[in-house]
Amino acid sequence: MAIKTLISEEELNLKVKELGEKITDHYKDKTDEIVALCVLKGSINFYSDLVKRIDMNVLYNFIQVSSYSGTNTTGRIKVKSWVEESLEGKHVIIVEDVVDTGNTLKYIIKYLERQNPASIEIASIVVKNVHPHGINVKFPGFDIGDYFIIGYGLDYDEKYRNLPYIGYIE
Ligand SMILES: O=P(O)(O)OC[C@H]1O[C@H](OP(=O)(O)OP(=O)(O)O)[C@H](O)[C@@H]1O
Ligand SMILES: Nc1nc2[nH]cnc2c(=O)[nH]1
Repeated sequence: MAIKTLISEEELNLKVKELGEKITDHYKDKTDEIVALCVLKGSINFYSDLVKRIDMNVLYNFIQVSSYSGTNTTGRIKVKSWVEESLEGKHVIIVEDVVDTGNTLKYIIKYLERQNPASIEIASIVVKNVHPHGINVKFPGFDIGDYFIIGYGLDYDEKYRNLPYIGYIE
């Protein structure tokens, strides 16, 4: 089984820096503090790199949801942990590793909205071609085709998350 590189570590570093600058620009006239919501497990690496590139107060928050088995979505979102602090009046940015069918984000947004945040935006290091459910990824990293990707937090049956680049299995 060969792993091919799709996005190198250098490309990831450059993009994360660029996204951090765009996010800082977007919020700087609106607020001096945002909540960055890490969607575990896949977003851990992107999250940890991105927050260091945002030049304002960033409050950390984490949720864990999952729906994939192997390379396929089960279509059912399992919530393993959810936000405990109040998000009322906060500017929330959801940090994702990949938007694919959009099911995960649709679910997360629906429940976050009930907590009355001031705004909800999305940053995702990878976005696949299709954008169902009308989800608008305001801060997209790389737009890729129909690959099942691994590395930089992304797994195949829980393996390969610690690769420093994004690849696919040939
Ligand atoms: O747009 P979608 O089709 O919903 O896919 C995107 C979601 O799938 C992956 O999570 P996964 O369920 O594999 O859990 P994990 O992050 O713990 O690996 C990924 O981290 C996203 O959260
Ligand atoms: N690891 C991984 N998880 C996903 N979840 C949705 N799409 C993907 C993908 O391409 N790779």
